[in-house]
Amino acid sequence: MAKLLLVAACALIDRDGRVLMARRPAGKEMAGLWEFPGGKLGENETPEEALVRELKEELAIDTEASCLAPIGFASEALKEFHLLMPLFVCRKWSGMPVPVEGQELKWVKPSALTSMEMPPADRPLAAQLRDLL
Ligand SMILES: Nc1nc2c([nH]c(=O)n2[C@@H]2O[C@H](COP(=O)(O)OP(=O)(O)OP(=O)(O)O)[C@@H](O)[C@H]2O)c(=O)[nH]1
Repeated sequence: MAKLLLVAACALIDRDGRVLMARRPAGKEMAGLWEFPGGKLGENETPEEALVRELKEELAIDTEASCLAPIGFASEALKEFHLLMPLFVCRKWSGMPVPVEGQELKWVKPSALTSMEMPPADRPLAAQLRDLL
């Protein structure tokens, strides 16, 4: 079996119930597709620790593990790895998300989530999120 790639992803939900999506920048694999903020787990990191770090690095916001609620996961064959990606929901953070890495950001109504261009792993998660919110 291909090696597992562990990635933690987060649906930030604002007061109006919209979800923050980020567009993968040019030059990265799957550039241009809309995804949930997050990233690969570092060595000895839990998914929650990785997300707290990634949200700070990518969006300059602060949150903590107790504000992250797991709602589902993706399991998807990629080119070289098999992706295993837990998705967390977060409604509580401090600061205003800004695109630190130059990525495009968009607050999206749950009903509009499934019509965005996303990596294949995200499609079932987007539908799940739309039904949940
Ligand atoms: N962050 C994130 N990654 C996703 C999603 N869906 C999905 O297939 N992936 C894949 O998961 C992997 C995560 O890579 P990443 O590039 O975001 O991770 P990173 O920032 O830690 O690493 P990097 O600095 O090496 O690019 C990529 O292969 C990416 O395409 C998603 O919704 N969010």
